[in-house]
Amino acid sequence: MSLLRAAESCISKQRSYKALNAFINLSDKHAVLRQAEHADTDTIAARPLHGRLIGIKDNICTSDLPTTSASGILKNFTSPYDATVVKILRHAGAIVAGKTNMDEFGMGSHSVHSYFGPVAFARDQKNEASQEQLSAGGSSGGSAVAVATGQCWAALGTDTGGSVRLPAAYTGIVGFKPSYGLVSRWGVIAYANSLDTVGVLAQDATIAQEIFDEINEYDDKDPTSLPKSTRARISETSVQRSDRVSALRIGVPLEYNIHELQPDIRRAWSHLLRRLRENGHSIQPVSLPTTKQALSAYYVLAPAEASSNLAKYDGVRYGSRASGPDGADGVLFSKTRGEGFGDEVKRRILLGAYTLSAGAIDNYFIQAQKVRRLVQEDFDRTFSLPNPLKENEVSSQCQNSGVDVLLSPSAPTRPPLLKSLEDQSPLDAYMNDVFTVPASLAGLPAVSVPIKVVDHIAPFGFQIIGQYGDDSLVLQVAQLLESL
Ligand SMILES: NC(=O)C[C@H](N)C(=O)O
Repeated sequence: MSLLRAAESCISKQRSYKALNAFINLSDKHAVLRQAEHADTDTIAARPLHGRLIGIKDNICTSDLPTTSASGILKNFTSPYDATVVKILRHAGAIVAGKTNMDEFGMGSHSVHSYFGPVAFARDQKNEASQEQLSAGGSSGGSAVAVATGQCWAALGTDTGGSVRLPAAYTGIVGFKPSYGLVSRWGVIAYANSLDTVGVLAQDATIAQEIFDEINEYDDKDPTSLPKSTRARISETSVQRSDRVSALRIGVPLEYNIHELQPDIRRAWSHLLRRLRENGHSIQPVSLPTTKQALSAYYVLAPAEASSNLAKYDGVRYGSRASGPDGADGVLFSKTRGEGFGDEVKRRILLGAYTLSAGAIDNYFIQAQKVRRLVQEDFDRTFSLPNPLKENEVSSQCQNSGVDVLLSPSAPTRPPLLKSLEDQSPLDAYMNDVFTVPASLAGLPAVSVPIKVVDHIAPFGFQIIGQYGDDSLVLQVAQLLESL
């Protein structure tokens, strides 16, 4: 299909699926078609993502469309510059399809906490009007729905504790979160800096790999960007061990077999492991004992970082300003913030400010940091490859019998009905992140792949987690699972 025809098809789907609310702002249709037409004729200058329509999550800055992070406080904000990742994609020939809907500032697991209204998903996409609407997962739900319904070729999301992987699992597409620090965060609106990662949502793992190959680049504007020397060391190791995918050692984390796991997902997990064993891979049960504390630690650390990051939205320097007070007595701040932030964001700011307060910090924030360290050590003990960030420290602990990757469901349940979320407590939503948060705390690469294991069980997202820097292996295993 020509690139123009592909772009036209995306634009027509954007119209038919408008009710799913996947986009906050769309790029000008005529400009998109012009770029696609030009890409068709300009085959000599073809670049890797030539003429491809890519959705951009609305917390990633673009100079030609507003960047709101789905918040009332940023509803009128347009960045004067493109985020580094957007700049790279445009340079590689991609066309920005629009800005995708999300949970405000990335806080949520169902993409319902948006100033612009919730994102919805329906399993029978051709007939979504007659279907019960499902959660799209969050917080990159708009990106996931846009890709799953063909409104764009692929999309960028951000993943702090599962925000790319959970929506991918709920909508039946691939969602890849790279190792922390590989992809630039410059121009990405911060939620929790030590966890935030830009990720990719795509129809399959090959497309995810193509986009990752472009955005996996050192950026001197991002102080957390992984230095070139470490990148070189990582790629040397992966070249040496590139044969692993033919006979993998796959770890099954025992602690992920939780009581809340839906029985058909547990069954599908067993089937999948059996199939992998039949294909010559070895399956090893492994223990990650700190898993039980990981979710609580995440929901202490992420809100703590958020409460500090979001302090700058005061109506003076950033964001919209409440009308009336002039700021002399602090009323401007409280009114602006009271009106501008949604309930979930306010809840997390309060939670974070509390856990960082003098009386509570030792019991919450410091304990959570210790748990984070233990989670990282659990993973390092499990993998056959040492963690390149701590090579000297941990290599002695690595077992020769260690595993190449870990395999688990991406979430404990299938997507809930949107309607049912009205009766849920915030804690119920946090529970969806139980399998995705550990890799985030450890900064590891992880991908959710939709797998149809047995005919009578609908496809569901399974997560592959790899050692830090083993991103290529994780994506290769995703392709292997797709081909089973
Ligand atoms: N941002 C994320 O990765 C989503 C996670 N559910 C959170 O609310 O923090």
